[in-house]
Amino acid sequence: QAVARDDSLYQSFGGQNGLVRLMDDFMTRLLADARMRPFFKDADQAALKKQLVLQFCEVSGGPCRRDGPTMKEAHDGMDITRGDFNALVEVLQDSMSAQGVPFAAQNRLLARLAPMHRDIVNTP
Ligand code: HEM
Repeated sequence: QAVARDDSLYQSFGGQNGLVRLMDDFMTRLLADARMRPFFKDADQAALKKQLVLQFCEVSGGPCRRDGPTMKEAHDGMDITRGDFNALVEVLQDSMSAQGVPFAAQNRLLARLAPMHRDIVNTP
């Protein structure tokens, strides 16, 4: 029996095409931000964007499942502070606004991402 899922948040992000555009914009902004560039400049950016599209699709209630390392595993090799985490969220907010994601939808998504700081922030 099919289970109805609430994908209204996913739809607010413009579905798959919207998420691909968002991550293109987000990666450009991360690389242009002096605080974030050191973390992302040597990453496989295409692969990372793909994982982020999958993750945001899943987290927003869309029809995707990200597999791969846990958030803790994925960020273990980097020294990430609470300040770094907040800076990334700030860049993400700029990106969502630039892509026309409604403010309420931005906040619904951020509320689902925020608890991940426990697994990602690993440096005082
Ligand atoms: C809510 C916040 C965050 C989310 C949802 C998130 C999500 C992800 C995901 C899904 C991946 C890909 C994992 C994989 O499949 O290998 C990833 C990798 C990565 N993340 Fe995060 N992340 C967050 C915060 C941060 C922060 C604060 C930093 C650094 C300031 C960071 C730096 C990176 C880097 C550099 C990679 C790529 C590592 C590599 O493969 O070279 N992330 N992140």
